[in-house]
Amino acid sequence: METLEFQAEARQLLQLMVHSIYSNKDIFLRELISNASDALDKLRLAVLVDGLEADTSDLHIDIEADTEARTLTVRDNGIGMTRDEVVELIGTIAKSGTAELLRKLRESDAESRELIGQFGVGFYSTFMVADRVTLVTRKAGTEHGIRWESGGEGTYTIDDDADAAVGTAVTVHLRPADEEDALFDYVADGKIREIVKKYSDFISFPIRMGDAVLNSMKALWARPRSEVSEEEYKEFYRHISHDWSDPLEIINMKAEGTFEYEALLFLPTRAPHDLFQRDAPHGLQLYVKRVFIMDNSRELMPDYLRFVKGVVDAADLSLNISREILQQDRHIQMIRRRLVKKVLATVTDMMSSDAQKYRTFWQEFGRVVKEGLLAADDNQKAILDISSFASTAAGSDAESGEEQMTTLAGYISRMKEGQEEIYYLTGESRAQVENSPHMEAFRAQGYEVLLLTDPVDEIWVDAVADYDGKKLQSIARGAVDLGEDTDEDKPAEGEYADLLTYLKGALEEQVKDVRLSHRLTTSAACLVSDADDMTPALERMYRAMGQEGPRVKRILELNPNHPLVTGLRAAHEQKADDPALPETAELLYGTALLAEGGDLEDPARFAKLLADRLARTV
Ligand SMILES: Nc1ncnc2c1ncn2[C@@H]1O[C@H](COP(=O)(O)OP(=O)(O)OP(=O)(O)O)[C@@H](O)[C@H]1O
Repeated sequence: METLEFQAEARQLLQLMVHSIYSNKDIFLRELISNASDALDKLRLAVLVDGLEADTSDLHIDIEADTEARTLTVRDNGIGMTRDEVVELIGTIAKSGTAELLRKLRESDAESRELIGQFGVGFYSTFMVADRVTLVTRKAGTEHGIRWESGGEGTYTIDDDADAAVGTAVTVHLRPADEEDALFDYVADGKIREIVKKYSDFISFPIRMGDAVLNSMKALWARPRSEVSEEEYKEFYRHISHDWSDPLEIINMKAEGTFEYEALLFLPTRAPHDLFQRDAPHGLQLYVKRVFIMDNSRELMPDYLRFVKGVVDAADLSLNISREILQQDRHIQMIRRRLVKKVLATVTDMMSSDAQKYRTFWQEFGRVVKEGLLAADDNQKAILDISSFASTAAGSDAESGEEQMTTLAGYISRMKEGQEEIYYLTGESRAQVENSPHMEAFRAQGYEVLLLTDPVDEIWVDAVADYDGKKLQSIARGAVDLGEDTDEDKPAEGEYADLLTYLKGALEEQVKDVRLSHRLTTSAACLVSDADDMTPALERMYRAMGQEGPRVKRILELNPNHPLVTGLRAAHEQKADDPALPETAELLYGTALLAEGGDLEDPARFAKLLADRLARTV
């Protein structure tokens, strides 16, 4: 027998269990049954796909209660675990993001339950009700069993067990019942039945106690919606998603005829913590005629809907279909198209039927959904329809402080007379974008501007040509002509020609052009990108991803009504070779860069030039 230590994070999670931060302790049984059910699915699959030799004719879960010894055993004849797997799967928490969650958990008590709901606690939840847990397991296809035991403190023991049957048996040694602490008598027949019925009724294998089968085993997705209670849907959602909060929306689908399938989809209420992790699993499980085939089915949903959870049960696929074949299967592609349409349509309905719900959805998943705009397929319009954005016209809600958002349709309905384009500005934060000099003329003349601050916004705006015939136009790119100030400005162009030529030469390294601006009212200068050039934010993103590209030069625009610019022109006229001029040009450029939140190439030099100038004025 060997005594081993739990990994540090596992120890912390166990601590939380032992000191019971959950009020609902009943769920430990659900977790054990859920694991057993997964193990049965895995065995069936190993036989089907990998040709493992094992008997799958009587897959089941047994619950045994010993009232005298006060133990409860959940036994399955599923895949089982090897010694290494027990150490790896039970002794450690491999899930990404767990360390981070645990840290947050320690920091905030109030939010604890919310937070911990983001990752299932699984097997460890047994320590809410037990002072000792024994796990005896034997992997299908191996000769020897393993016996694992722990009191939930820092260590566990592990030993060989020659008698173990294929599968896994988990025995919890119950602590004394304490109903005040919601620690019920879990060896009582009635309590066990109640929990199974409530949480695990839909499990597709028989859950037996003695001769009785406790669950109905009815596939939830195959039942008409009117016959399934909200509670049942919620439990099923928890089973497949490991998310403890309720789903935001439940979607049923059924298709008959040439391609038969049933689907039960869920939109979660909250984004999982690994939403943006590269290899985070997708949320759909594939079944074929009620038999679990695989989870994480990326073929059934595009990446931008990877957060959708649920089950798709297809009738016309082979049971031992592989992922490779799935990718090319016509049925799957057709099903996927329908699922996407349905999800988008559901969100569209939500916008009119329950605005608050839609807001929650968009706040949690908008950033992901917008990734769908990058592929210019026929869903682009539908995605734009359900997208909403911060805007200069929509401030924050005075009461809730919640940021108001607008749809593109809403924006268009408010467009000014003669306005042809949808104006937007991208950047890293709302404050930065709102206060950017580019905004000045637009604000002064009452044009609404969309404030796009998600990283993905930098990219999709280039993939979307227009919405409803209205082009999307960045106010920091290309020339701007708001059409109202051109006449007065015309004479200025000539007066400034010399200065502009001079500055173009002096700032040759930094910018590709210098011109007068139509967008500034108060700032002296700003930088804009050429219509087809990459924006600096996008450049930064590529650099962050390790792709070093050439630096794209931008255009410096000057405000001809600003005293700094008029002064500079006068100085240049008087003494074109004044050595202070190039420095002023550099300062002007640097200030424009800072004002939009950009990074100076040589901040120390900028600071020195500025300090020298200031020194002369004090
Ligand atoms: N009865 C079982 N048979 C075979 N393997 C099991 C069994 N119970 C647990 N395991 C293995 O141990 C792993 C960890 O289980 P645990 O319940 O802690 O987490 P989980 O089921 O992966 O996810 P969650 O924490 O969300 O429930 C499982 O993923 C599974 O590989």
